[in-house]
Amino acid sequence: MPTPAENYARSKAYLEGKVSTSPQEQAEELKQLLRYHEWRYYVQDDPVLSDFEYDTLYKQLEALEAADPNLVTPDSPTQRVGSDLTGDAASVPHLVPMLSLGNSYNAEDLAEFDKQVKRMLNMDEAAPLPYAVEPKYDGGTIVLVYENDQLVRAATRGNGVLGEEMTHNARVIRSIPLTAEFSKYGLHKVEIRGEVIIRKDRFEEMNKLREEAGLTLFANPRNTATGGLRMKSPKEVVDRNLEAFIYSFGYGVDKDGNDAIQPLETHTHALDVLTELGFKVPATDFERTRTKDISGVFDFCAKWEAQRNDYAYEIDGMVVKVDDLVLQERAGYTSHHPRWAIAYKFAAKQATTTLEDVEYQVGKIGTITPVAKTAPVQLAGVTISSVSLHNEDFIRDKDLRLGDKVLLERAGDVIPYIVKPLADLRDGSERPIVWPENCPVNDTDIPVELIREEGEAAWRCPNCVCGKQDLARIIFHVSKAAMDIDGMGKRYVELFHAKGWLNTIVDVYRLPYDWISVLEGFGNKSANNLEKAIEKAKKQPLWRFLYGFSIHHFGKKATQLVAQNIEHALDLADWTEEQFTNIKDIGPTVAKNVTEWFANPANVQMIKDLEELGVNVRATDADRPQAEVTEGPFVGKSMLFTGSLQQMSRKEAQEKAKNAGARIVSAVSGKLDILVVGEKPGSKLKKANAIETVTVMTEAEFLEMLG
Ligand SMILES: NC(=O)c1ccc[n+]([C@@H]2O[C@H](COP(=O)([O-])OP(=O)(O)OC[C@H]3O[C@@H](n4cnc5c(N)ncnc54)[C@H](O)[C@@H]3O)[C@@H](O)[C@H]2O)c1
Ligand SMILES: [Zn+2]
Repeated sequence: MPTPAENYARSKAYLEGKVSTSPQEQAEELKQLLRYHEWRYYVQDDPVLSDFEYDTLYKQLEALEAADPNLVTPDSPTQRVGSDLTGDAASVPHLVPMLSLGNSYNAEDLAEFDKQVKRMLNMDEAAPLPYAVEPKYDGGTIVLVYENDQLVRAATRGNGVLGEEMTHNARVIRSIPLTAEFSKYGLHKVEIRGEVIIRKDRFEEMNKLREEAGLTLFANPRNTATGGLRMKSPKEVVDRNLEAFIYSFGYGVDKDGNDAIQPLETHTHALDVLTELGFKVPATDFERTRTKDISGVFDFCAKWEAQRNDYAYEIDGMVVKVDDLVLQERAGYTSHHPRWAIAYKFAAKQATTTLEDVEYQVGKIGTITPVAKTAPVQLAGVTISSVSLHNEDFIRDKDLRLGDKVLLERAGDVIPYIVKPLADLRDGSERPIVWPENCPVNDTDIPVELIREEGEAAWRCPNCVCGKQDLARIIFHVSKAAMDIDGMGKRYVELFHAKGWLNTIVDVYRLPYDWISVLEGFGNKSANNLEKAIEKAKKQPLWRFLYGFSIHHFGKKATQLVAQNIEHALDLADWTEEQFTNIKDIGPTVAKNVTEWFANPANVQMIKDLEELGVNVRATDADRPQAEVTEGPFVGKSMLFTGSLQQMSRKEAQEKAKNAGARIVSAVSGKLDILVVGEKPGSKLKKANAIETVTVMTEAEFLEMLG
């Protein structure tokens, strides 16, 4: 028996196309590997490959079998459904086998599926064939049998033919009715199918409670649901807040044993019936749709992929089904999946790879951030090869080692992170990650010992001698958050630094534009634009100027509070710590850090140099607290402008509105009071018209009210 580490390494070798044994040997090995991954996935609930990787191996085996049918054996994973039978519960035969689904990943796959279905149905390729599309819930399958309108049995999918009986657990899931009036539709005995899942927010809440109680945490909503189905005591099932979405009939007969499903005509109608009978079913027009042909399917899938993170439940794709029930039966089944349905899989959110090395980055205040360098891996549509490790504690808490196989996750816009090392895949060659004592990015001969202040997670390089910290600070200085120099980001800073023009913050305001204009990729126009942006930034309010120095803990809020209380930046050179802490909300740490910073003559000189170069160092109107307007026609009203105004710019209009007491908001919602529309208003007007409480007025009416 290969070890877990060997199985993993061989699987990755197949995925990277690095296997060159004979087709026979490959088919044999792929069967063994797929069985191993099915066991980890279904029985252990601890997969080591992403679904995409598993599906890729599966397709490799399918291709080998298609090329040489002699390689097909009855026990091949392509010929049967992956089994989650554990042997812990009694197994019962399903009335109709419960199969898997074929899968697709893009519009071409869907078009190919449509073609194949039509071929099976002897249909013209150009003829429209309607499809039903709905979420592919990522939980555990449940198969319910009702007889005489009573729930009589519930089971898991098992191996597709036999399922594990769990009626007592299903009975306590509130969205599963114990009785349902199937008889109204002539249905005497039915088998219906669904997915047991748990809401993402409930899952988070449960884990929070478990953490407080010192219990081990659930890995993810899917495991929580599948594990919940198998609990010994229904009481524990109740605690898990499980829900069941029902997504189809598997079987249904009338009193005489005749099929009573096909008379329902379409899948869409069948789901409407289940809804009416009190089941929790994907909702029409929201969770599910019916398209007139395959062309609408991809758009609906893509829309759902884009919004999947906002949805209350975990879904790993969509399911596309031929809507006509008669055509479904005509298209038929393989031993593995129906030919009339296909899963459209979303890009995998999790993947595994090897942690090869750790590199370090230094931030603007000297914070050292370790970054894992990994073997490249596909994750949610992009190739990942480096992942932040945050700090030393993160590495220690997760017990990460060099050479470890690690599980990565990337959900939505969230940056990728390491969930855990796969400890059981270790083979002894892994090495510890040794945290550096001296600044690891420093490439000079002078070592700088790292410090870690009490209560802080990060180690810092307190006295940078290599200049890299200065660079991080310049990058922050020009960024949107601080001086907001339009068009100037990390790339320019690094480029100008490499040319020797930019070593300090002061250099930002004395760049050699003539030289920049002849740089590759620049030109007079872009050099000019840069100069304009920098000239404009020179007038930024004082708080931005102070914020742009990256003084430890002297954040946005604190710089704003301090700027309200001074005239000139250098006033702070004479301030005592007490003067700082006299300001409400300014604490002793900020007071200490800022006074120390101003005690350094080099910093005072820097401010003088910047003033010399024309950078604003004085408090501006924007630094003064805004007096609240208590009188005027719009006091207490929230307002929004849309379309192009004719008499004034939008900015002016907003100013006028604010001076008349209004609060400017950015979106149309139930909280909006007044929408002012100019020429060519777009969707905002439409939206506002749909909300009764929003008053819509023209530009002229707005001006009239201002008087
Ligand atoms: N990562 C791994 O190592 C690994 C191992 C084995 C299997 N897998 C994954 O599992 C898949 C095969 O698993 P499977 O056999 O459970 O099939 P599947 O997950 O591809 O599809 C079938 C299942 O989808 C569920 N489903 C959810 N919503 C549905 C809906 N609206 N309509 C119909 N069905 C719905 C059903 O419960 C059904 O059992 C593979 O494609 C692979 O991605 C991964
Ligand atoms: Zn350094």
